[in-house]
Amino acid sequence: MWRGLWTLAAQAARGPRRLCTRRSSGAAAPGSGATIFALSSGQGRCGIAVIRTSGPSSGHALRILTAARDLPPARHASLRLLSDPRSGEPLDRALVLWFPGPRSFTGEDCVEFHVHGGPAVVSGVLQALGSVPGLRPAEAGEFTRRAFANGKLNLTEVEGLADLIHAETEAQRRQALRQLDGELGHLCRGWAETLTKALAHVEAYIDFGEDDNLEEGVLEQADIEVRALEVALGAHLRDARRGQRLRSGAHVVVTGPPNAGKSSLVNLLSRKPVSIVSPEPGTTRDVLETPVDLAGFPVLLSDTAGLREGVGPVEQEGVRRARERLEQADLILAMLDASDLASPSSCNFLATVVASVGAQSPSDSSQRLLLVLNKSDLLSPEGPRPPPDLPPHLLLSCLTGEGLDGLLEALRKELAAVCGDPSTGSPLLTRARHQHHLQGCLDALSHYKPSKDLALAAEALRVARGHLTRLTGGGGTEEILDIIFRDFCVGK
Ligand SMILES: Nc1nc2c(ncn2[C@@H]2O[C@H](COP(=O)(O)OP(=O)(O)OP(=O)(O)O)[C@@H](O)[C@H]2O)c(=O)[nH]1
Ligand SMILES: [K+]
Ligand SMILES: [Mg+2]
Repeated sequence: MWRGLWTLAAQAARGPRRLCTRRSSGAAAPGSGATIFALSSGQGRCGIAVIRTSGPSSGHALRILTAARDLPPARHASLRLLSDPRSGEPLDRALVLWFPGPRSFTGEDCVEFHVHGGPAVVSGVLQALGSVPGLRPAEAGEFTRRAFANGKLNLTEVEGLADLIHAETEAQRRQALRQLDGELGHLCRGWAETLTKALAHVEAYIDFGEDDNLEEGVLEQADIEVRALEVALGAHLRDARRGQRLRSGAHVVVTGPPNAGKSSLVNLLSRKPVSIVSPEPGTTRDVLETPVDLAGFPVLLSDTAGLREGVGPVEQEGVRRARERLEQADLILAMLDASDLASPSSCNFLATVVASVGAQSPSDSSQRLLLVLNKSDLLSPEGPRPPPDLPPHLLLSCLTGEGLDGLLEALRKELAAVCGDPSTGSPLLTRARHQHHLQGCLDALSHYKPSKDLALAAEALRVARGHLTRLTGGGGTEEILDIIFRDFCVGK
């Protein structure tokens, strides 16, 4: 294991290979007393690379690599010559930072080496650190796990940090930052406090209910607070799918009759030739999906076969797959050829797909649809106008790019509705785990009936509160920790 990790760290230092590979085992439980080290910045050639250590031998390692008797002043950048402790060979002139615990990211003694980003320098420093007794390469997520164990981060903050590291779009980054700031954790602690108070009231009533010296209305007050909490939890759960979409990407499906220009649009939005474009109707058969950043939102964009009946078996299968994918869409980009609106395939598409989505009652779970009339460049000013009963639509030309800005703006609005806007409103529940515990809490509260049985009501409050404390990691079982820390990169 030790060797394997070391090879991985050294490999990452040498080349642009991804170090962020997810591992089968999570980070080792802290408290082993070992000092860990890893490359913490991105891989590949870069101006500056940051190598971190954490643990009791950090100061010793810093002294050995800088061949100095004294440590540099705490939390100040100092320029030092680093050399290999075995050969004395100079490695790099680097900025070093000394963070004595507990005022450090992990709470332990930490050192940061800001070295020149060449692969040879990075691997030289990593190897030099590996030769210092008591130091070993960090496992995935081990820095963060130590920070968690030392009370520097709570569990939702850890998840926020993991998302921040993996955030690929602006909206994802904003949401991860908010979660890292502890907003969700803060909210859950507030809710848990409400339950603790209600529990105290119910228990007081069980113990002293018969006595006169208990305040009036103790049970009623608990009841009011629990019911208010139920309402708040319900509202948050309704938001849950939006937060998860923001984390894993909204499903946007391009559909329409053959030759409308669906594949042209997919290539335009993804800025790469994902799909074959040709004048032949029925070109696209399989569902082709590509992850894209649309107006700052993470999207899984699907190109599909043109919808029509009575074609060969292969295209029919394509149409079946297209319809299946359409059902999973969060947002449908319905596309028609603007110069061909009167054709049977256009009319049929408007009467079936567009009309049926438009007929859904607007709710959080319903699909959204944008109608796009493509090939606007083919419309002549004297030509026929679009029929007046056409639903709201956007004009576009994939050929000239006209109308693309308007489409992107419309997409931004739709996606904000689908994913939720992370910069406003209540913090979104970004993981199934959050949803599970909030639902568990709500389910437990449905058994809270103090008028029937006080002991059972108290137990319901305890179970409900347990879910909230587990959400922020208070009830921290090793199992949850393993799952969460496994998703981290080495060096985080
Ligand atoms: N004039 C004009 N032609 C376009 C435009 N967009 C696409 N086309 C052309 O329309 C034809 C069909 O485009 P595709 O993108 O293959 O259409 P599709 O909807 O994916 O077609 P199928 O996969 O066969 O259903 C191609 O010859 C494109 O070059 C446009 O805005 N204006
Ligand atoms: K085509
Ligand atoms: Mg196509």
